[in-house]
Amino acid sequence: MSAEIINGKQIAEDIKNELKDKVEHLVSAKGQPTLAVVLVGEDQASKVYVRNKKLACEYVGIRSLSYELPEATTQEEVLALVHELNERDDVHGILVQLPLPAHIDDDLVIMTIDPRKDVDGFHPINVGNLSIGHDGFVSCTPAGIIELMKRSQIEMSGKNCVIIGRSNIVGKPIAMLMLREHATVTVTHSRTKNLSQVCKQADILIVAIGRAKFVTKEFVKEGAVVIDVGINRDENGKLCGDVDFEDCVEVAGAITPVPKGVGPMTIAMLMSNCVKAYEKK
Ligand SMILES: Nc1nc(=O)c2c([nH]1)NC[C@@H]1CN(c3ccc(C(=O)N[C@@H](CCC(=O)O)C(=O)O)cc3)C=[N+]21
Ligand SMILES: [Mg+2]
Repeated sequence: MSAEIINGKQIAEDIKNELKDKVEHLVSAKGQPTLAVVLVGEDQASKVYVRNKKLACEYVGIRSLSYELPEATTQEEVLALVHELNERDDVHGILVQLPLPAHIDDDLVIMTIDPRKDVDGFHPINVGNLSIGHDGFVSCTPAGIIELMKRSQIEMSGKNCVIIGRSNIVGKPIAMLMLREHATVTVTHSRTKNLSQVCKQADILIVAIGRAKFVTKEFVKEGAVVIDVGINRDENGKLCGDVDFEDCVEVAGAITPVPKGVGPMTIAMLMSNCVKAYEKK
């Protein structure tokens, strides 16, 4: 039997259409919602992501202000820009594209963003609110994964969820969100013993390690839900995930593809966070 392929692209479209409707109704009273996007340097992948974010903004009815700064921009200049955007009443969300160049401290920049404008959900205040179950901004990729499962009628309560990867932007926050959904959560990483055996216990397997096609069918229980957060290039330069899709699609019950899986959901949730920041103002 072959797995259901979860169409993240379509679900992201649905979410953006809902947000577009919502913005149309809100906008006359409060002026246009606005996201400031800050990109430092020449990273090609970052430029593509930033372009996609701006296109999504345009679609939903969010104004985007773009700050594309040269590689040589100093940390002080970036911090000064963030302060200026924090102060501006007509800016509701601030996104500083990561990674920043090596001479700039990512954490310091993130901590400088007003938590009320932190639509990435990376500020320690928002991370803290997530871990104690208070309202706040949840980082977009983990939020997108939960939304993807909810809209695909995937039951999370009481399920065994295994996560591969413990990063601050995916592994740790998705663990918190899965707990909130009443799953039993195991977070694995590079020092985990018998990784494939641990993964094989999972009803829901979430993979975020950044290694192309690392997860093969030996990791996957028959009928399990497999969520692939990876974005890599394979030996032919083609976009691929952390999961060997062709191998795992035969054993999984449901699986997300790359592209058109989790990636588009990240952007949809960014739009959702921007609308939320705007509504709260
Ligand atoms: N401050 C910050 N916030 C982020 O949210 C952030 C970031 N920095 N740095 C980089 C990562 C990566 N990320 C993606 C967003 C969309 C797709 C996406 O739309 N992917 C498409 C394919 C895109 C393509 O063709 O390359 C898909 O999977 O179908 C992927 C990855 C956001 N990130
Ligand atoms: Mg850095």
